[in-house]
Amino acid sequence: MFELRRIPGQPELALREVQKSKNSKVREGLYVDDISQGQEKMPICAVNTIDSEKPPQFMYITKMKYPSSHNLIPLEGGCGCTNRCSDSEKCLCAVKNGGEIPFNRNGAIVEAKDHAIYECGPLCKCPPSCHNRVSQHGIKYQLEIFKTKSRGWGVRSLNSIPSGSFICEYTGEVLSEKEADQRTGNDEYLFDLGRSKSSNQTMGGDLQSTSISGENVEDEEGFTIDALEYGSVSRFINHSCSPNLVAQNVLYDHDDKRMPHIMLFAGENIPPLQELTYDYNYVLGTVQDSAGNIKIKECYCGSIECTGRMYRHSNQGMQKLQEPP
Ligand SMILES: C[S@@+](CC[C@H](N)C(=O)[O-])C[C@H]1O[C@@H](n2cnc3c(N)ncnc32)[C@H](O)[C@@H]1O
Repeated sequence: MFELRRIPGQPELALREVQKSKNSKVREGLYVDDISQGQEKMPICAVNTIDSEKPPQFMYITKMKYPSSHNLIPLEGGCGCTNRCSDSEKCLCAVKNGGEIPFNRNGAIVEAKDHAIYECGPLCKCPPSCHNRVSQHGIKYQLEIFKTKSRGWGVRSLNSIPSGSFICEYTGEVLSEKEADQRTGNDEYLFDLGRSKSSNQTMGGDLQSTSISGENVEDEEGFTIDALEYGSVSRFINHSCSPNLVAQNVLYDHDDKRMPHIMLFAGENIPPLQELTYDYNYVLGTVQDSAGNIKIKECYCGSIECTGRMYRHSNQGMQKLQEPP
């Protein structure tokens, strides 16, 4: 005989909620049928069974909004493969990725990298079905936003998600460091990029000086994505101290390493209705509130590994990706 027991801190699945809805024609707590208003390949609904709050208003965008004052560095060329880039020794994009395609045949990322990975782009000869074009194709799991008890809105999937699968892009307005600083007090949707490693990115936190693809970009200006006014479903993904997603820098449609795409991938197999989370990696002591005080924020992720704070010392690392299938 086996007995199923909930591990302390293990999140409740919303199965009962969904099963109840299956028996009725109307989904319980459904507020909005599609927050993307047709912009994503599948509708993303908003569900609230906690209170009467409606999802906040913002402009839904599936593509990044780049600053008009900065010209993106354009691509110089692409690969000449016509065979879906299956020969990684000949494919120029695979060579840029250290001689391998970073995705397996199921489209799962094999390993999250510290530096940006290169997908094939508009100048490549390969077809859209190429193995090295994954995150550029957009959402493929049925995501929804839902109201949580203590963390505002969150995101979950109605489908089960295999480890390594692409989930969504963190889209928003790209701001210079200076512009981002001016948004102090309104920094809940900021995601710093450019000078940060993929596995060391910060949300609303400090930029780490590092080397991307072997180039030292320490002295270059850093950029931040702000998803407060313009964003996608990703802006609702909460922080967890035991996250199930990882963020990966990806380049494919331009060659500007200061402004890579931030693509979120499953870090483990995720059952349906489990909240999707990643580690914001906020760095303690680097974010100030509008009064200039060091920002301290309590974490309510509920994980047994929860540190209780959303800001912590920069040497506390992020989780590794589980072996994709
Ligand atoms: C990018 S937003 C995430 C979506 C947000 N929950 C909402 O309703 O729009 C980040 C904000 O969500 C809340 N949040 C995210 N993760 C949290 C956590 N683990 N504990 C407490 N609050 C959290 C905090 O207010 C944080 O500043």
